[in-house]
Amino acid sequence: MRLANSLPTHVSIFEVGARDGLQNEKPVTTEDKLTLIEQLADAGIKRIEAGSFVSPKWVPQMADSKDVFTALKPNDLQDQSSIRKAGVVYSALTPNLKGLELALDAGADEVAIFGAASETFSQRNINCSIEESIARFEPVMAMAKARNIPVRGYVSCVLGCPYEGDIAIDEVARVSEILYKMGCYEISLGDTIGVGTPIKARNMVEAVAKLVPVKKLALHFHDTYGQALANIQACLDTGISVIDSSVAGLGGCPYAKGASGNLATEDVVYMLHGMGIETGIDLHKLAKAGHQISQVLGRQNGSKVAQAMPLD
Ligand SMILES: CC(C)(COP(=O)([O-])OP(=O)([O-])OC[C@H]1O[C@@H](n2cnc3c(N)ncnc32)[C@H](O)[C@@H]1OP(=O)([O-])[O-])[C@@H](O)C(=O)NCCC(=O)NCCSC(=O)C[C@@](C)(O)CC(=O)[O-]
Repeated sequence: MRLANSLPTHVSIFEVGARDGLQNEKPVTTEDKLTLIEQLADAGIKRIEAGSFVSPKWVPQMADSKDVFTALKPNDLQDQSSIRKAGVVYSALTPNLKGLELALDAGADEVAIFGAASETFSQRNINCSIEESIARFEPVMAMAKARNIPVRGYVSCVLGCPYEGDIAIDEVARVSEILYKMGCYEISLGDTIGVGTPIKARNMVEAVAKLVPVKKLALHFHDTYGQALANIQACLDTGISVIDSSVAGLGGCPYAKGASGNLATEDVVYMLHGMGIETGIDLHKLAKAGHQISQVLGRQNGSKVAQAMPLD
């Protein structure tokens, strides 16, 4: 696969704050989640991960995902209560067939399966080996295909694992290729604990891009070590044009000790706009959404840009 070697003119932000973010914060009300999701859509974000259909015993913060998606269902003539915004895709995380069935019932537009390039992380996160997870994903893919539901694929620990340390790039590429060949329309490469550095990040993307078209890849970098923006910048001219991020830098991962939030959406949007790369996002509205949810959580806003920006 030949890499692009020029910067994209547009980057699509895949906002994960309401899922990856809030899954690792103290629980908030469904109403607060819906306010956040509405504000993110109003700020111009077109792809919003709104919840996750996993075991409520494992991740209680996502236990109300059914209610969240119900409020996002398209309006019908009787019911005008939906907060759905036209043109926005609302997606859900689904680890297995049960998760998919729940997500479909609740009306998710698309779903994501999530695997890992680390055996130990796979066990701790979804209670099975990498190979077992792939077997679990097969029926999920089959049912999603039958129902015309797009499936995204995550690969965790692409630049390091909280339990195993360094992870072989070949393993990252192998798992990514399997998920892609199973039918995932996009593979999101997760630096779950934010340990990556720019050259490593780029080498990893180049290795994966030999097996999965680079246009089908997304970057999902946590900012634990403050490297996420630098890592993204190092990968931007490979042809990648999708970046996952979390408003106000919310969250982390409950099965990755020390993982801070994803890169703050405000920070990456500010950087991209400054580089002349469009996102379609109103930074001012986005920062307001981030401030509001940070206030609800009683935590400091994790976006440096939002902290620096004057807001009325
Ligand atoms: C995958 C399982 C369910 C396996 O968990 P398990 O215990 O092996 O599953 P099981 O099939 O034996 O079922 C055990 C119980 O869970 C229930 N169950 C089973 N499936 C579901 C479901 N879908 N929804 C709701 N309930 C479910 C099932 O009904 C049963 O209930 P019980 O009989 O005990 O009352 C569990 O390990 C789990 O839920 N893990 C969640 C892990 C998680 O959400 N992690 C965070 C997201 S991943 C992430 O953040 C990384 C990412 C994506 O952002 C990228 C990156 O940054 O790297």
